[in-house]
Amino acid sequence: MDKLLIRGGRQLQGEVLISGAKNAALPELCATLLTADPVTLLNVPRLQDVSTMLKLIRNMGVQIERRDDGSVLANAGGLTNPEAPYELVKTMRASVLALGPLLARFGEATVSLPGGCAIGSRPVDQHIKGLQAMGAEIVVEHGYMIAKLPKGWTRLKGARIATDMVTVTGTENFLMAAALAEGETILENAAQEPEIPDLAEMLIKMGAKIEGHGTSRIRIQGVEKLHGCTHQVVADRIETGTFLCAVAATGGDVVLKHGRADHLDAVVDKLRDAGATVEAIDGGIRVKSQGRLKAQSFRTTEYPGFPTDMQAQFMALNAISHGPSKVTETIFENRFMHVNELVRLGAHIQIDGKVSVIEGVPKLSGATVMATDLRASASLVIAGLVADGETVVDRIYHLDRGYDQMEAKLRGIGADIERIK
Ligand SMILES: CC(=O)N[C@H]1[C@@H](OP(=O)(O)OP(=O)(O)OC[C@H]2O[C@@H](n3ccc(=O)[nH]c3=O)[C@H](O)[C@@H]2O)O[C@H](CO)[C@@H](O)[C@@H]1O
Ligand SMILES: C=C(OP(=O)(O)O)C(=O)O
Repeated sequence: MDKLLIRGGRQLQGEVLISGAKNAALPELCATLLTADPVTLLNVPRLQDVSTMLKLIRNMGVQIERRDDGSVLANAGGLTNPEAPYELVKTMRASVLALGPLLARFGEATVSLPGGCAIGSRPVDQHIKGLQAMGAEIVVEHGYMIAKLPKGWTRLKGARIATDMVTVTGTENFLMAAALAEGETILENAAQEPEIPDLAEMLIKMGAKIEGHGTSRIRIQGVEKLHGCTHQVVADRIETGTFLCAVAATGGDVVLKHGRADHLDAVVDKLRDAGATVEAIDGGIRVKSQGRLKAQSFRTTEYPGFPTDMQAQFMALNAISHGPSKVTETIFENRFMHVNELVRLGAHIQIDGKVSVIEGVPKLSGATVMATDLRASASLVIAGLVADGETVVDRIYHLDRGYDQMEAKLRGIGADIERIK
């Protein structure tokens, strides 16, 4: 199992190229299932979840060409097997995004229930309820969601869907299903994360009629058929935020090319309050930081609030900043798995239910720590970059699931980090 060996204490300087967003590329690869025409996605990140998604749709009969320039050409014209088996779904929850498009285009889908994961139970009841409101008949049997249209129907029917909570992949499933449904669908309480408007813009290029994406109320007028398109995946705001926190923690001066400050307002505000300089520049973001920053309290919420996917990385920064801070996780019930590992590196953190109480310490000391989930891994890497001596981060397959060559990018800006096979 691969590990990362980090020798801490180096400032970061230079330029990093931010990749396309994992959480936009995954639904957009599923959106290629909506048409028999070829679709080209540009700026697709090279990470494990994307490879898993490509395997999943290839297994359905989609022709895939992955090119060295980061583009993926997908042709679902010959799709014969509208199924997402457990073996693939169990390694990537985002496989549930196949449900909406398969049902919309083929009138049937069999998708394994994703099950829980390290950060929480993560049910898909809202996905099922929303698609049922559009007329789908869905039974859950032997661990699979088996979905089909009622007898005599050829398309889903538009509906008003008001979810119990804001759900990102739920909103994406409904958008894709509604694009090919008969009549109008209105999504109330829709997620507004930048990956949603990015998906909506891709669907519009394919011929979909969508309004209101990027707000909490999206209207979709279904069309009979969608066609091919070329679409560039939006820059990864969580990768961007991770590098911002890394530079804020180590000190230095780094340009994040293609990074979008306008997709990270809540994180950027906190970094500025902490004392880092973060400026939007032409084609990216520049971050500068010197000395110990001031710890910042925050609570995670839906976009445009502070993203849960940035909680662990910012907590690593708080751990070595001046003063006390409180971090409240409101989205997932078990997303503090990094805390005990940060404590092993010398951090002072106590968990009280949904709140972590952190007392900043002047330094951390390197040790062997274990990654437990994707963003927890990133927080341990940040901690390792500032800790005295050597830190080994074990189980980095979690990190590889969602970051495109993180250690090579960090090495490129001066970090002493290597992968041990
Ligand atoms: C591939 C992808 O884009 N993943 C992101 C997506 O996950 P994902 O789309 O799975 O997360 P959701 O937005 O759906 O989850 C939000 C909350 O709603 C709950 N819920 C959701 C659906 C449902 O049917 N029932 C239910 O109870 C979840 O358990 C969670 O507590 O948004 C999360 C919240 O920003 C991010 O952390 C993930 O990185
Ligand atoms: C939790 C995440 O992803 P997923 O929903 O794919 O598990 C994440 O990207 O931080």
